[in-house]
Order: sequence, then C-alpha cells, then structure tokens
Amino acid sequence: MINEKRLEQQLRTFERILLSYKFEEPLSRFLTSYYKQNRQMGSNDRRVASRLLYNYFRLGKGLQDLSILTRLAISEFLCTSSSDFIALIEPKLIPYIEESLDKKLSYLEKEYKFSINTVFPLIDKVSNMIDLDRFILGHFKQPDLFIRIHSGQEETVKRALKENGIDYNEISKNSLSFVNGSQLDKIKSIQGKYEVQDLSSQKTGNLFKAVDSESWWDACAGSGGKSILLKQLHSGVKLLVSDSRNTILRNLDSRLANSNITEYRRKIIDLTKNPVSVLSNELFDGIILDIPCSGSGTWGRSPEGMTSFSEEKLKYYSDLQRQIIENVIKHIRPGKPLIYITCSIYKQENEDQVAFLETKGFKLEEMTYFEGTADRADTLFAARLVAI
Ligand SMILES: C[S@@+](CC[C@H](N)C(=O)[O-])C[C@H]1O[C@@H](n2cnc3c(N)ncnc32)[C@H](O)[C@@H]1O
Repeated sequence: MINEKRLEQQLRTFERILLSYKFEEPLSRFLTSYYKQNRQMGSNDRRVASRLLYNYFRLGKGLQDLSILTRLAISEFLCTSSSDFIALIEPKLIPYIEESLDKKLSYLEKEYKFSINTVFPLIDKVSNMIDLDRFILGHFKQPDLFIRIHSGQEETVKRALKENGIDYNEISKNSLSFVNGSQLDKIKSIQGKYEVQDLSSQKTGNLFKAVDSESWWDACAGSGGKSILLKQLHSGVKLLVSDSRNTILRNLDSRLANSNITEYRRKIIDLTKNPVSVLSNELFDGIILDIPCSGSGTWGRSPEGMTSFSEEKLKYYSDLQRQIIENVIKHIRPGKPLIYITCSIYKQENEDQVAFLETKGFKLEEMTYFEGTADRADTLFAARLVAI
C-alpha cells in the first residue's frame, strides 16, 4: 500500500536539498554534511533523498523548461523500472516503466519532445573517437565500484569476499567489480591488499612501459592512484610525486604506506608556476601527467557535473592544462615518455592538447579513450608521447 503522505514528505525533502545545493562542491560531499546537520532524517529518508537527487541530475540539461517534479518523474522513469514517485507525479508514465530504455526514449520524444542530445553538455565538443550515443545512454545507470587486487593477494581477497557474502564480478585475475555501495572497507583482513580504482584508470598503466631503475615523476599525483599503479607494475622505478595541494599528498602518503610503498620523494609543486625553483634542472625518464580536467568522463558517478558545466569552464580547464604542460615538459629527458591522462571526453582537453605537445617537440606514440560504458566504468583518455 503506497503511503502518499510519506512520499510527499520525501519529495519536499528532495526539493529542499536540491534548492540548497549550489554546485560549490561535489554532491556526495554536500549530502554528507547536509545529513550531518539534519540528524532527524532517518537512514531510509537519506537513502531515498540521495537516490532522487542522483537520478534527477542524470537528466543533465534535458527538459529544462519543465517543473522540477516533472523532471524528477522523467529521470526516475529513465533510471528505474519501478518508482512510487512516478505514480504520484506523472502517472501517465507508469504503463511504460518496464519497457527498454530505447522504448522509453521514443515515448518521451513523442510526448515531451525530449531529445537525448540535450542531456550531456557541449556534445558538439565531444571527441569523435567516442561512441556518443552509448556514452550518453550510460548516464542513466550508476557505474560500478572497481578494485585492483595487489599481485599475489588475489585468492586471499576473493576468499574473504565470499566469506563475507559480498558479490563480485571477475573482470580479470586481479580486477573485480561490485555494485556501488558494497562495503569492502568493513573487511579488515583485506585492507592493504587491494586498491579501489576505476577499471579505465587501471588500464592507463598499460601505457607506462617503464623500466626498473628509471626515474619517474607523477606530476599531479593527487591521492596517488597512478603512483601506486606505476610502483606495482615497475617496483624498481625511482618516484617523485607532487601536487599543488598538501592535504591530498597526506592522503597519498597513507595510501602508499598502506600498499607498502615507502621509497619515494614528495614535493608540493604548483604547476601554474615554473617548477625550476623546486626541481632545479632535474630531468626524468618518464612523467605521468594526470592533469586537472572537466571530469566529463566520470559524470556517471557525479551526474551533477552535467548540469553545472559550461563553455567557460571548458576553456578554463584547457587553458590551465596548457600552462601546466608548458611547465612540466622542461623536465623530461630526450627520448623519454610523457603519459598525458584526463578523465575527460572533450577533444579540447585531449586530442587538441596532444597536438599542442606535438608542436612542443613531442612525438605521439599512441593515444586512446578507455571507454568504460559497457563495463559500467568511467571513460578516460591517455596518450603516450616521447620527447624528441
Ligand atoms: C586528476 S587529479 C589526479 C589524480 C591522481 N593522479 C590519481 O590517480 O589518484 C588532478 C590533480 O591535479 C592537482 N592539481 C590541480 N591544479 C594543480 C596545479 N596548478 N599544480 C599541480 N597540481 C594541480 C589536483 O590537486 C589533483 O590532485
């Protein structure tokens, strides 16, 4: 029996949270602090509010002329096969709710003049190397959670997961996927034996091709995802990690320690400035440049990004990337590789930056999009260029 009063309350909570969210931080972080400040909300109300907000943002920039609640009903319609909220807000959708996504889309096209091409921002700027239709449709499903198991720990981790009743899908010997929200961190015995890392991010390691004893610089190391990957693939590599943010490097320290990686140098470097004062004339045998970007290949996880993105923001990122590139490339040894990585699907942040690097004395060896949609993973871009 549907409790209409309860559903209406939940809709009001959804609207209240939506209107107080100003896109100043990721939705996930905003919700965590919102729930902390609103402790009267029970766990079920929080779960429902989060689901409604995430589904709502999956409609991106689509049907912006309609009311918030009608848009919510339509996004629930596209993301789920059963929703009491639709019956309350837009009951005419109910007969079609169990149809395939394709059929739902043609119905919406007819009834609401909805076009799938309005969901994702700036689609004319998406690389033509991307399968655009598949990519956009992927945004109506939440991506999975992925881990990379440390070499030699595969059996221990899989056994512990089975013992704890956590279902997984085996992608390869050491890559597993889980339904999002699986609580792996509750299993203490496997901590330090795996990394949470998106599948496409794991694949960027194929481009490193480092040689033990070489000296590498992870120039935008963040919390260390690529550094750990590099050291686990090529343990003899001498590693420098840097980032402009000290707080994230503290996070990196604990992640690397957790993975038993203790030998590395670490510096705070803001790459919008010339790093010569910190690095002097040091040259590296390899540089990983996992550069700040729009994040547009990961908006399946953070769909609010689709609503708030704009042409100005794209320009901001591509200008920032050029500035960072100019400052980094002085430190590569001739004949050695720069691995350029983004989690963006915009050409301006990817192929165009590769072309820019080519004008700066680099030769492109390979570039690829790791398209994650079919595996419910993120989409990343990576290029391997060698300094001439
Ligand atoms: C895509 S993230 C890196 C993710 C990381 N490599 C990983 O695999 O976990 C980009 C990083 O660039 C850093 N960053 C942003 N602006 C920067 C700047 N001006 N100089 C250096 N790093 C910067 C951010 O702090 C962020 O950690």
